[in-house]
Amino acid sequence: PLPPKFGVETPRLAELSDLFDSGLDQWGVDIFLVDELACHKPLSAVVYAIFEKRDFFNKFHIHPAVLVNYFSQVEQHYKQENPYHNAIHAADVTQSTHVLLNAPSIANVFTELEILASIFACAIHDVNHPGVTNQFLINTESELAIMYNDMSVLENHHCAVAFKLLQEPSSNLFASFDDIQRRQLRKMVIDMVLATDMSKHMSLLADLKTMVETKKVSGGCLLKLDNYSEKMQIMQNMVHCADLSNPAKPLPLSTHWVTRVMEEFFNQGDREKALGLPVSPMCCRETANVEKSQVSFIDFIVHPLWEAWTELVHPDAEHILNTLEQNRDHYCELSAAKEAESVK
Ligand SMILES: COc1ccc(-c2ccn(CCC(=O)N3C[C@@H](C)O[C@H](C)C3)n2)cc1OC1CCCC1
Ligand SMILES: [Mg+2]
Ligand SMILES: [Zn+2]
Repeated sequence: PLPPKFGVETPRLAELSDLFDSGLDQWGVDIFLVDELACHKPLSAVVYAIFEKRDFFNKFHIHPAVLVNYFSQVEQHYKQENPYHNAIHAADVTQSTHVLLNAPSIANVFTELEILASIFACAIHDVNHPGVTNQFLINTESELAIMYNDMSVLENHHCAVAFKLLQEPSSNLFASFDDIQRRQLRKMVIDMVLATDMSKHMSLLADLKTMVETKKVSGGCLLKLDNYSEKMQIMQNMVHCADLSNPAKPLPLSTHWVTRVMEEFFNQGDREKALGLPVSPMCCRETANVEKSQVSFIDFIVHPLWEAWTELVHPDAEHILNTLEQNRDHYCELSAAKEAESVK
């Protein structure tokens, strides 16, 4: 028997269907509206819709009921109480990567298995996130930090939880895969999820810039990437771009994410204060300068990354970079206005 459409029981199925028809392939679809229409199962809905759009059910012999079983488990393991690191963020990163994969200039670069691995990695990349940073887990000598010896603690945990949930027979998405395919997919997913740790950012970006340089030299066409490590670098940067795409989305979405990430940071700051720990940067609700932090985050991290990605897939991501630059100017003006206000 087929599960409900998009794997969610919702009285607003027609509206959800219409939103996906017009918005699933669009940069800037209202993912918060998806969350509403899908009765707060945005991840199951988005993954189901992408699997259908990319014909993955047939290509990989996956039964819709098995997809629904697995991703409703995954969705339940995203903590709804997290203002930021919840299933809406996972749905957002997954849908964003789905759009990035459609860029014409990388149309024939990835195999179907690599595309499946990228979508899957995004969907599970923050599963069971506790709503605090790696540094907090390390500073409090948490069970997770002990388990993973302070190395990419969260990212290792997300991977382990996702693959453990796969072992449930009724959720075994990749049952029809042979051992080689299953091992390849597992390695690609681990490589991508571990690359979402901010501590990998600088080396990822350096690799991307090198690839853009060599692409320029080779007369502008993206090399038929033959070795695994070059292809994986692009896939890791693509997922990392999607994970850092909030400031590059239409302003109402971007500001909504800022509110949520600051709420999560302030909750952590409250806990650090209560524990007598030094409060992490940007985590003190009394002193944090929200707009200034966004401007710095964009100037030092997000813009350099998206500038490199935009060059790699030129001209397919120009509108994304433009939106990022407009949003940056908006936060800058807000920050200056606040500054002026405070000195009156
Ligand atoms: C909407 O704003 C943001 C959205 C996303 C991020 C961001 C940075 C790195 N990532 C990738 C995952 C990661 O490593 N972390 C660890 C830590 C930096 O907290 C992040 C939340 C997750 N994501 C940062 C954002 O703003 C900055 C944080 C407060 C003001 C400036
Ligand atoms: Mg993460
Ligand atoms: Zn994330």
